[in-house]
Amino acid sequence: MNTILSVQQLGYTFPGHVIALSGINLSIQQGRCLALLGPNGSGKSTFLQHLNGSLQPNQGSVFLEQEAVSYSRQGLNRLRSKVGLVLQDADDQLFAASVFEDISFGPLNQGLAADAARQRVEQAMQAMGLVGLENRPPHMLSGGQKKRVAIAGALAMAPEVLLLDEPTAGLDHEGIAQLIAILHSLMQQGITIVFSTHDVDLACRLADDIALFAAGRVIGFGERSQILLDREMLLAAKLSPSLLLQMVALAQDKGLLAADATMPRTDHDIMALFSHQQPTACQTAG
Ligand SMILES: Nc1ncnc2c1ncn2[C@@H]1O[C@H](COP(=O)(O)OP(=O)(O)OP(=O)(O)O)[C@@H](O)[C@H]1O
Repeated sequence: MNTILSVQQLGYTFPGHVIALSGINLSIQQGRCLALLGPNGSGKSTFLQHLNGSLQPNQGSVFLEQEAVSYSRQGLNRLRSKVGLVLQDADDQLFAASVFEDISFGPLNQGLAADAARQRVEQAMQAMGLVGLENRPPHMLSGGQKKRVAIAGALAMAPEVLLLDEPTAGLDHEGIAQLIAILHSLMQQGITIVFSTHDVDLACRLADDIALFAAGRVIGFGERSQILLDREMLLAAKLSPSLLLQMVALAQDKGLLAADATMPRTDHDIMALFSHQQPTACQTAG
């Protein structure tokens, strides 16, 4: 597997001596989905902003494909042509008079000809279920629609890595389900995804890998179930363990489920997991 982005000994202190990040080492693998999981104020947004050069580290370095990021205009253009960031609050990102213009801004700014830019915008609008809203002013959309326009704006730049800061913030149940489906489809197209969240269940549903953030540090990194089943580590990060994963692990311990059963990700996985369950000694004896 190839490392597309990495950081070494990354540290960042905001003016006023607020230490937001310290001593972070992390590699992001191409084509995988990484959750930055941690409580409020643990440094997730600050970290994401370093990955597309919106912030420059006070300490350590960020690498794109093994090469240290240059903070010159040219270096930042190279980074941002490959790494798109979707902010937590779509209102901080949308500014044009219409949805179409807003999504067009990135590709036109990249220097694409009008026809090529239009094609990218149409594809991004299609992928995000926005067809029909081209002429609407972004500030007249619902929160969920604004979020999808913001993601379409990043997608229209054809990024290799999509960074999403708290992507489900402010979305209702249906909005979250739609977003999860869209992100799964982007993952199937090979786009690397990094998202921040404090929602253990969302990390379980979306991520391949998890970096656990606490007080500006990464206190755990690994494959999804490895981190989500580590109760002590989650509590150290002030997060509640996932009840579902704990139940599956307990069922495995008690021999009610096969030891190699895959940790469920979707409702369908949960049904499949338990419908293949063999009757236990207890059930057959009854
Ligand atoms: N512009 C800023 N100026 C000063 N301190 C800041 C600024 N932005 C964030 N911080 C501080 O940096 C630390 C990390 O904040 P950050 O927003 O990265 O955390 P987070 O994990 O994304 O939190 P949340 O889940 O609440 O969005 C916090 O102590 C926060 O108060």
